[in-house]
Amino acid sequence: MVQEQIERAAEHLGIPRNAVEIMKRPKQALIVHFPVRMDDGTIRVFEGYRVQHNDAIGPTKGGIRFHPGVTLDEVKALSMWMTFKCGVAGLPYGGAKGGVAVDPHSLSEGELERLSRGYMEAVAQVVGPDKDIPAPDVYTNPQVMGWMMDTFSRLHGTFTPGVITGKPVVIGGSLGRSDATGRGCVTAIAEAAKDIGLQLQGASVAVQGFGNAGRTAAKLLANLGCKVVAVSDSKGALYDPSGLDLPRVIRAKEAGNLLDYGPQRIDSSELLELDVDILIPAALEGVITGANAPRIKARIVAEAANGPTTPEADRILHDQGIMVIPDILANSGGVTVSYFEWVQNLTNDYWSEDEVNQRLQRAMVKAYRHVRQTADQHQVDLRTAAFMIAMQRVYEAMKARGWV
Ligand SMILES: NC(=O)C1=CN([C@@H]2O[C@H](COP(=O)(O)OP(=O)(O)OC[C@H]3O[C@@H](n4cnc5c(N)ncnc54)[C@H](OP(=O)(O)O)[C@@H]3O)[C@@H](O)[C@H]2O)C=CC1
Ligand SMILES: O=C(O)CCC(=O)C(=O)O
Repeated sequence: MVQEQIERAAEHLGIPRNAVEIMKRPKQALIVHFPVRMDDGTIRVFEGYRVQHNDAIGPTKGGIRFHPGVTLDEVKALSMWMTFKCGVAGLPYGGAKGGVAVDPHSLSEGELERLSRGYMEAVAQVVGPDKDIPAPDVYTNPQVMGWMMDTFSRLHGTFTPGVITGKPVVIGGSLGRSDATGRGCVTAIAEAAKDIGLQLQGASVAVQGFGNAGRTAAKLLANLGCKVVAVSDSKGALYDPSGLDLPRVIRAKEAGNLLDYGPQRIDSSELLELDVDILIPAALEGVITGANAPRIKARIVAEAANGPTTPEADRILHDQGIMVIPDILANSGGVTVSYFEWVQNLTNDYWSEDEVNQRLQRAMVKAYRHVRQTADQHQVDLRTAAFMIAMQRVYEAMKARGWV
């Protein structure tokens, strides 16, 4: 998918072929196997990855995923999207990603801690505040980041908060980081809504995935007057055309089961095809495909998740006049505030939540406007425009460094 997206943008850019070829592959991929002692005394050996795609612009950056479906190929693609996300957001970073194939929900707290520390120890040689800076992604959280920061700091004998972002605030995390992905996505949606003349007041919203990104986006859109009619998680989906009672949905989720909200359930696959104004895929890759894209009715698809739409689906949605805010723009609020966190760590100067949110808002509006303007100028969709901006920047950095 990401290689096809690169090729599509390259058609509109005057950059040399060798530069495109460099961008189509990650620079390096580390595969690690590390032992973790389980609570019953046995040792399990886990396979983990850290892939660094391109570091022309600066140190690489990107989250760590703990999910049973993680593969090396998935992490490679995610590392590539990170490079272009940082490029379109104008951050001084390249892209990376990490992952472990594990179901963290099957582990005890102690096992999760030993897994997190074991992974960090195994990849410590390739990460660092000036080298590669991890962060949270699917099924990892501030506590996991805290353990990893501690392991790295112990290995180096120096308190090193800048090695990882998304940490608990008390050890150098940034205020506003937890909400940043969803908040940035909502800012992008608000800009897109203005462009197509959609009133957010009363607009209907469906959100696939009710974790960090999806839940925050749902909450903030509800605050702006939207009607959140459907949400889902890995266990199922809720739908009420007159609007879900979001605080009650959140309470059900926090108590252990989203579906305990009530009888308003639908099949998970139906959520994407509901007649809503705004659809937010906020779970995993490849969920909007050639098969279901013709049935998608939303006016705006805002990709809080990475890679939810296949290139074939992209073409179909474009032909249907559906506006897709691409992942590398729509979810760039997370890495933008991660950058703010890293700056705060390196300078030891900590900002208020208001300051973080204001800077995020400005960054998102600027990135969105730049992408929109590029799309209009070249008559391309927003994804192609976002890739064009990012690839141009990466190319210029590679050229300035004498790589191409
Ligand atoms: N966290 C961040 O800062 C960023 C995240 N992203 C992207 O956003 C997406 C979500 O990440 P994030 O919110 O952090 O992850 P979380 O782990 O916080 O949440 C993931 C959510 O997705 C749900 N989910 C998993 N599988 C399915 C499925 N098949 N159908 C419906 N829902 C499902 C999970 O359900 P359950 O609760 O039942 O497990 C959970 O609610 C990913 O693509 C990630 O890469 C992008 C940029 C930054
Ligand atoms: O916050 C970060 O550094 C990266 C988050 C991430 O993994 C992503 O944007 O997909």
